Amino acid sequence: MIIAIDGPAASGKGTLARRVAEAMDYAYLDTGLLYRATGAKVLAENGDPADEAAAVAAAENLSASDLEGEALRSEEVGTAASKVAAIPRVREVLLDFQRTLATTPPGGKRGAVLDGRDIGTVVCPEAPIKFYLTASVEERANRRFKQLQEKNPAAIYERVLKELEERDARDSARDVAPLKMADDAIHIDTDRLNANAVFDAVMAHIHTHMGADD
Ligand SMILES: Nc1ncnc2c1ncn2[C@@H]1O[C@H](COP(=O)(O)OP(=O)(O)O)[C@@H](O)[C@H]1O
Ligand SMILES: Nc1ccn([C@@H]2O[C@H](COP(=O)(O)OP(=O)(O)O)[C@@H](O)[C@H]2O)c(=O)n1
Repeated sequence: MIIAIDGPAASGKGTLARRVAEAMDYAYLDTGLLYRATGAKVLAENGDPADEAAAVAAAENLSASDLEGEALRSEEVGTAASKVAAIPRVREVLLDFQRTLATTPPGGKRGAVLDGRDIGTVVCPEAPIKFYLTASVEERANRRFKQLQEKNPAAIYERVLKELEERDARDSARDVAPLKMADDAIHIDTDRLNANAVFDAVMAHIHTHMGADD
């Protein structure tokens, strides 16, 4: 069983996906981390994340240790991630790993939860359960700002808002696997729902779906 969770930056995908995976005892993959690690690797080598050769080499040489560390969570790395993510060959390189984890989850788990931008449309179009989370850009910037402020009191709301707007625009406008709701996804507007309410709504959908399958 594959559960796909997509949506724009800071819409609450990771928070939800982690909880759903735990509740279902499924594997969890934060696919954004693959793009963030690729972007961070290019930056670490003083390269340009928009440079195809540098980005592809970084994606091809990712190792497990590249996926660790709080530094990956910065907005600077988020911006680099969305630049490497617009390069078709980079997406191709990262696709196999995502599909393999989804279809043969590690640890003998019976299913997997993946979150990202194109899980329901490209990585796992066959997933029987798909969610698409949204919230206004101001609400998302507020969430991300609070998150960043916990680690860096000097974070600036206006800057976070601008970076999210630019990233949304880049992710939606790219030719390959743009941020887009799958036709068969369930849309959840989280503007006025806290994380618990989103989780409850999603679990109710999952139980209804799985009940229907029995
Ligand atoms: N429904 C919600 N309402 C308010 N805050 C939320 C909600 N869902 C998640 N958050 C908070 O918003 C921030 C961004 O959530 P996260 O799961 O990292 O988003 P994404 O994975 O989409 O970037 C986190 O600090 C998280 O605790
Ligand atoms: N499946 C995915 C996941 C992330 N990405 C890219 O990677 C960037 C970082 O993704 P993320 O999920 O970590 O970002 P946040 O939503 O956590 O801010 C996004 O802005 C996208 O450009 C993608 O293209 N496809």
